[in-house]
Amino acid sequence: MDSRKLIWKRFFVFLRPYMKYEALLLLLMILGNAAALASPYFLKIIIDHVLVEKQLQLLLGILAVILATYILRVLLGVAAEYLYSWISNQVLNTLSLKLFNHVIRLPMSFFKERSLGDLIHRMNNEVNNVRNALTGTLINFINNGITIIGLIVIMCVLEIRLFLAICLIYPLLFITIRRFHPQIKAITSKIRTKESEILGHLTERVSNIRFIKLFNTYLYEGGVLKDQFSFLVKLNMNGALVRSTSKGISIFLLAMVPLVTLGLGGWQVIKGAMTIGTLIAFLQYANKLYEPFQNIVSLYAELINTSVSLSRIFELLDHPLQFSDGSYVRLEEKINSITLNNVSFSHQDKAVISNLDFTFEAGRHYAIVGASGSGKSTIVDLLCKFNVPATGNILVNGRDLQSIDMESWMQKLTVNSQGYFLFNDTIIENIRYGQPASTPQEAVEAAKAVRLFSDNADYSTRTQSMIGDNGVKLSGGQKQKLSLGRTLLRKTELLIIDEATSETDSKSEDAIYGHLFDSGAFHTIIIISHRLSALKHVQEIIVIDAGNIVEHGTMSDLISRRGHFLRLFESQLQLAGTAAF
Ligand SMILES: Nc1ncnc2c1ncn2[C@@H]1O[C@H](COP(=O)(O)OP(=O)(O)OP(=O)(O)O)[C@@H](O)[C@H]1O
Repeated sequence: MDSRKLIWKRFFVFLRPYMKYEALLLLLMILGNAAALASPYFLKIIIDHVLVEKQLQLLLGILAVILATYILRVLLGVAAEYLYSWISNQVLNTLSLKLFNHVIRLPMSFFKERSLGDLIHRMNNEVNNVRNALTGTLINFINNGITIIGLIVIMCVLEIRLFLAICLIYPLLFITIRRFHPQIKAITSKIRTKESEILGHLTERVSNIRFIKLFNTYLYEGGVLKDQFSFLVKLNMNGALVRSTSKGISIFLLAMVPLVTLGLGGWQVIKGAMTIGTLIAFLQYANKLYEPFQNIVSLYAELINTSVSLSRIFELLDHPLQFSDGSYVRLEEKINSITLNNVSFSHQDKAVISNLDFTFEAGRHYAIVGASGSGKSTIVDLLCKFNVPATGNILVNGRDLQSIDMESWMQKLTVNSQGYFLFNDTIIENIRYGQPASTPQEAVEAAKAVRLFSDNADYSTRTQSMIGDNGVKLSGGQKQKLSLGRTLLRKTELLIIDEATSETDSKSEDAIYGHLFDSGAFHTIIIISHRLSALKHVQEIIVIDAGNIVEHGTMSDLISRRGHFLRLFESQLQLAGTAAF
């Protein structure tokens, strides 16, 4: 089956649950069209019988019937439009939700390879294209199709020879449409890809507006966007040329229909083989055929656009989920140990982690330290299943982490990472994110525990304030504290904190870590920090250098060893005046 047919076949799966409503809609549309198509036939009766035989009674009767068909047509049109709107909204909601629910379950590796703009374009713009097609194009296409079928039937009944003569034009029309179709589709696809690139560019630039201002790059940014737009304009112009050429040829061919009708029909009337009423009615039907065919030609081009949108949506839906495979198992028992067993990992062929061997025992507190870029966050991503080891494996109670179902694993784990997800709502709601069972009062207590405001602040009022997009109304340190407050509400077996206090003052950091380590809310804790002060809470420190574990032990062990750890924290140790130093 060609890919276009397959796309529509897949899309019709979304229409299947509404079959009986669609059947009703089709019936309403057929009746509406039948009412609309009746008038030329009445004209034939008026010309050939009423006027010739001077029947006034019949004239009044026919006028009454015509009036009734007009009213019927309006009523059927309103009912069909309402029903259609309901069906299309249901279908679109299902499609949009399915897409969103699928995308958020895709593996992290998928998001690392994709631009945000491309994803937003597919999830928003492409879905909107399908929405427009569903709420306008498709209904018009079907409606025009029904009109054409109705017209063909009536014209065959009226004068089949004349109809067969004008039929010769239609194969030419289909040849034209088919000839231009691949070109239109290819160019539409290119336009969509470029649009999503531009959207990605705009999203990136607007979200980093601060840096455009700081670096004074207004002219540069304007120039880059101008180039992107110029390219898009060129693509759009090519598309317009191909589409308008195809449409122009089709419309020219359609315009031949009344010409042929008049020529052949007029000849038949002169010969006495056809009545004037039949010719006039046929001509009216032939003229009526012109408009729906012209619409169908335009709508066909729009449906090609829609099929491109659908194929881009289905491409996302076809991406395999991380944890859809039934072979994954849920981790029901408590974590006893997590072992990195000869684990290596590369980013685009660049080795980042090499042959790591280490076991984290449950109930202990660890720190991972190392220079920037040494691979600490990559280890966190491996523990979260966001990265998959290239060689070796991670064993949880002796079972491969890759075989453990992601949702059950995430119920055991809280990760406070370098970036934070803040949304424009109150502080309380931001803290409660992911913990719907928690109470607002618990969120207020968490805000206090992380010292979000000064000690004498009115927490119950201030935690009800909105924080703005991405927490724009908070300071850097407050954002970190809010994120830590959210962490506090989760009580999981394992807590990983990756550079969570870099923008927090040392007094608050001490209080927060004290709370996290002493509250007993988390059984096992792994922290990543460049601050010496944070390390005093842990029992074992692992030193990473260029993706290898080069040392591990207690802080005093590592200081006395005078190796990597000492070099890494030399200046901080001097400042702290550590006795062992
Ligand atoms: N998505 C990515 N694609 C390509 N390379 C990456 C990616 N993420 C990280 N890296 C590379 O992997 C290496 C390790 O990065 P990682 O973030 O784990 O370091 P880190 O020790 O956590 O650093 P920091 O202390 O600065 O946060 C770095 O060289 C980095 O450039």
